[in-house]
Amino acid sequence: MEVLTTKEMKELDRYTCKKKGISSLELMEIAGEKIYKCILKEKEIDPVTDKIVIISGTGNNGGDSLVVARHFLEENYKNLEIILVGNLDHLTEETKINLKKLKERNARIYYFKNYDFYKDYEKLIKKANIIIEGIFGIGLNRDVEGIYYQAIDGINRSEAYTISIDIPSGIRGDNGLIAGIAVKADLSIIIHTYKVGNLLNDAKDSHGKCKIVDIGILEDVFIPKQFLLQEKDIKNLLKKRRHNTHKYDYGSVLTIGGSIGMMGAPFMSAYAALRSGSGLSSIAVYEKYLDLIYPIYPEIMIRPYRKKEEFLEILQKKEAIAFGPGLGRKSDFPFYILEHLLKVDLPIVIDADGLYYFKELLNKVKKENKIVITPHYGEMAMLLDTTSENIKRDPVSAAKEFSEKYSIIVLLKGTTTLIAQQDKIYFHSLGNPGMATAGSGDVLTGIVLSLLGQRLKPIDACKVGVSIHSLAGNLAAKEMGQYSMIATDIIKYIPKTLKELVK
Ligand SMILES: NC(=O)C1=CN([C@@H]2O[C@H](COP(=O)(O)OP(=O)(O)OC[C@H]3O[C@@H](n4cnc5c(N)ncnc54)[C@H](O)[C@@H]3O)[C@@H](O)[C@H]2O)[C@@H](O)CC1
Ligand SMILES: [K+]
Repeated sequence: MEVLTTKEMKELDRYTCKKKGISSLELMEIAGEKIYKCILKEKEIDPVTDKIVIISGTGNNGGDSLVVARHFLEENYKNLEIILVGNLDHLTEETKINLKKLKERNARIYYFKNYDFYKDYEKLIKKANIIIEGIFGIGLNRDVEGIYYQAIDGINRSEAYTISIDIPSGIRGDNGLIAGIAVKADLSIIIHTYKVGNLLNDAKDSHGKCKIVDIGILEDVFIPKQFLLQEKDIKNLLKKRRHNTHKYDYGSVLTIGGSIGMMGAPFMSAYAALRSGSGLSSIAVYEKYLDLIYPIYPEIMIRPYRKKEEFLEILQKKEAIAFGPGLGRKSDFPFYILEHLLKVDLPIVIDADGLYYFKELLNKVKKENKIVITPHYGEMAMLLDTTSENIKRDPVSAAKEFSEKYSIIVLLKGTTTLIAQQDKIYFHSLGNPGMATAGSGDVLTGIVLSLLGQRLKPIDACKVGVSIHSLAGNLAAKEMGQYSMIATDIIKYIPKTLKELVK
């Protein structure tokens, strides 16, 4: 499924109208009807006892909600009030026409033009048990203030079941950030497909359940570049095992990491790799730190090194490398290791402190798409010499531009994780907040490492890797709860996840 920018959505609206020979008013009519039907499918609403308030803005999102209002009216829903928020001079043509149609049907319409109306607004909202809001859609382009703020605040104070049209008002369509305040919806009815802002940052906490409605948007000349990953996209990438195989067929992988106080990280990576199917999994650790290792998992080989020759010896027969878990930043030796790794033809996933070393060696990066980096927003900011706030504002461009510039794959971890391979972006949105726990990233690194070692294409290793990680995380959350689950619990559920995926 593709994910659109707000600009692309608007262009597709225009293109569809032109190609089908319909006006944008007619498109709005279709949208309104589809949204109305979707609402009734998702929520039982009684025409006599339920009290509906529809809150509209002056843009086309408001227009959509006014069409919805007309359908309710025509189907004899008795308790229906409409509140129009904003300056009537700003009504779009389509919205103006739909307002007129409602007036002709004697709808009960109220106007929230200034603060004086707030008391009445509160009263109207208090009575409602269903709110449908179309204050702002993907046209929101600045912070929400004044009466708009009050309108949204009122909705959030109410206990009514709240339905947002296209996107909860106050969520930015281009990055999912709250513009001062945003509606907390129970149900969001998204038109055509996900826009970027439906997926990133604060979006998930505001949308409630998401439903998509098809309004017949044409995409025949559109080449999508952004996709939402779904389970079906990764299912066929993992093959059933053949009988006539041995452990080296599933890859011997190596995690390079560990330092004082951070020995657990490489273990989690190496163990997650084994649980994800690697034939052999080793940890290379600087000899100085060898005493710190307590070999928790007997299946994992621990290979100490002191100098470059010893390290090169460890590299023999390895299929893929993870560089960084628990590595620390105190020594210069990792520079030499990474410099070498960037020259050899092995896929590599770089995470955590490994990214610090990687930044210094960016000018040496030549391996076309064989390097995967897995930063969170803070690490992405470090790589780009900017702030996490800036990354939040436009994570898609950050990942895309970095990937394009260095021909590497950027797996940018967040509430929705982005995987960028040059100008193609995959959104992955399946995990849960319980996965925000120490070591969770090391587990992801280990899973991706394992898949690289099993010779999946690096981009596929990322797609499958984030999916295994979140599905296992979801099982862990189900069993232990989001508060209590820890990173090793995610590893514990990798087997069950893989059993489901490889059937
Ligand atoms: N052809 C159509 O009529 C279609 C319309 N659609 C709907 O149209 C929406 C987009 O419509 P618009 O582009 O009119 O935009 P919106 O309805 O999202 O509203 C934007 C309006 O509010 C103003 N505004 C933006 N931020 C503000 C702020 N913080 N405070 C006060 N005012 C602010 C803008 O200047 C503009 O007038 C979509 O989300 C969707 O719901 C879709 O249904 C597709 C078809
Ligand atoms: K809305």
